[in-house]
Amino acid sequence: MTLQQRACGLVIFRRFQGTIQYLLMQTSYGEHHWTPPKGHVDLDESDMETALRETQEEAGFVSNDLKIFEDVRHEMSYKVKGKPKIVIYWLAELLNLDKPVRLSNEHQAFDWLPLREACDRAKYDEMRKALNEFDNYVSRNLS
Ligand SMILES: Nc1ncnc2c1ncn2[C@@H]1O[C@H](COP(=O)(O)OP(=O)(O)OP(=O)(O)OP(=O)(O)OC[C@H]2O[C@@H](n3cnc4c(N)ncnc43)[C@H](O)[C@@H]2O)[C@@H](O)[C@H]1O
Repeated sequence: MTLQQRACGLVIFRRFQGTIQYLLMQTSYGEHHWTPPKGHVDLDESDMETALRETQEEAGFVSNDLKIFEDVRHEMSYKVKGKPKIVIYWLAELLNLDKPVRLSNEHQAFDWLPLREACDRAKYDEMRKALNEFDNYVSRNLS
């Protein structure tokens, strides 16, 4: 049986000077790819607990800094070294705009980017699809 990896995270946006910007962070290892905060689900941890823990560890935001849209969720799957991986993201808004991003040693850079630039940076089709879906929700319901 092939064990499936499972990771969870938050696609975080902020309202900045009349625009919507998404947080992406660049890994300090491997291909140095850009992703929202996310990581592997630990034993005895719910998916949402993982998303919050990873967001705190990787970006420094706690749940009080954010509004989390628990009904707005995107699940994607891809293969890593031949093994299937599922990643679940929820949409979240940064409410505490004074709170700076605090990176861990897993990332070397971060950026707040409007949709088009975030899609260019994210590189993978599935991530672009997720960003577009979340952005549609923001445009329709939150702008
Ligand atoms: N190469 C490496 N060298 C040293 N340490 C490493 C390492 N890879 C992982 N680690 C260690 O693993 C830990 C990460 O653990 P966690 O922080 O818990 O987990 P993660 O974000 O899910 O890990 P990862 O970065 O591997 O996942 P992703 O799916 O984005 O990325 C996995 C692969 O999938 C690709 N990928 C990402 N998103 C994709 C998508 N949407 N579609 C297709 N491929 C995608 C990425 O380019 C990447 O190649 C770190 O502590 C780090 O030290």
